[in-house]
Amino acid sequence: MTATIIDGKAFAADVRARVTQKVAALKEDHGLVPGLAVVLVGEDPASQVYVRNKGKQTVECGMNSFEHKLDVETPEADLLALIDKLNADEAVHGILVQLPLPKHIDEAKVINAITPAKDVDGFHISNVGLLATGQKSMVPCTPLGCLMMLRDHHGSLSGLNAVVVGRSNIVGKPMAQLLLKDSCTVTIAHSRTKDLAEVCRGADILVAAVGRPEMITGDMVKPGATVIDVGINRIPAPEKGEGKSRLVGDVDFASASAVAGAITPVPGGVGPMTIACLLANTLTACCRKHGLPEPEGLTA
Ligand SMILES: Nc1nc2c(c(=O)[nH]1)N[C@@H](CN(C=O)c1ccc(C(=O)N[C@@H](CCC(=O)O)C(=O)O)cc1)CN2
Repeated sequence: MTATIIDGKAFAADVRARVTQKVAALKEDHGLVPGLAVVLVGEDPASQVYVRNKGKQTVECGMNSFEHKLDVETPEADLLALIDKLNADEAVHGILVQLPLPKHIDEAKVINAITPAKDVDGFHISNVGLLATGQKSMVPCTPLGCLMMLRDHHGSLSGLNAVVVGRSNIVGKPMAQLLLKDSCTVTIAHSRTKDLAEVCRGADILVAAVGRPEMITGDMVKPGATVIDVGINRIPAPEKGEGKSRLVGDVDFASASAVAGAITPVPGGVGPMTIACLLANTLTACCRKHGLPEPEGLTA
């Protein structure tokens, strides 16, 4: 069997086009322009690239982008003061603090300082609780992107066995909640799971979010299953030259794609959907703030 490749790059372009269309209509019909504030503390090279892309894509969709770049030594109190200011700013509908933060800053404290309605990352404890109880919330971008691709591929997810490998607060747990909400039978597996391969082989939908390069191999995949690879791991690639690296997921693509029915690649799978869903969440936050209908097909 050769798996269908789920093209996250193309899917993300389609999401951005739909966001752009809705943003134009918001402006035309209501004189509203959604605004996204992104806060970066420090100079982590990967974070700088992600923040630059977020700003660029926000503007391309017709929304306002507000970038705040802070020195790596910024005291926690200064960051909290900036968040207070953004919470009160009427032009800002979404606030995102790029992670990871420097060690001296308490991540949870910062995330929970964001007004829940502006928490377009869906990481605030209120949004976590709302999602866990099946209520309307802001939904974390990466799991939302996975859900959109799964719904598109399968139509209904009802009754399917889903295994999520990984229990992080930003991917594994919210992913499991979203699949449960769509009536999957959900198992969360992790590093201590007994006979992980056997558990994975029971999955119609297998989501790999462990952060270990190429850990999920073809023998762990049920024939015909849909495999969603959330991993982004940079590993040495001496074949490309000394000191060179390449990007791989948590799934061994070669062996898994020979067994799966459908699979997301890395790069070009889940990654691009993360930023597309951030734009969708910013639009949703703006619509909710103004009591307007939510953009169809762009929320959970
Ligand atoms: N506040 C947040 N911080 C972080 C999040 C997040 O959702 N909110 N997620 C990640 C980083 N991230 C967005 O911030 C992100 C990661 C990867 C991609 C992406 O498009 N990846 C490409 C490959 C890129 C490359 O070549 O390195 C792909 O998979 O095709 C987008 C966004 C951590 N921090």
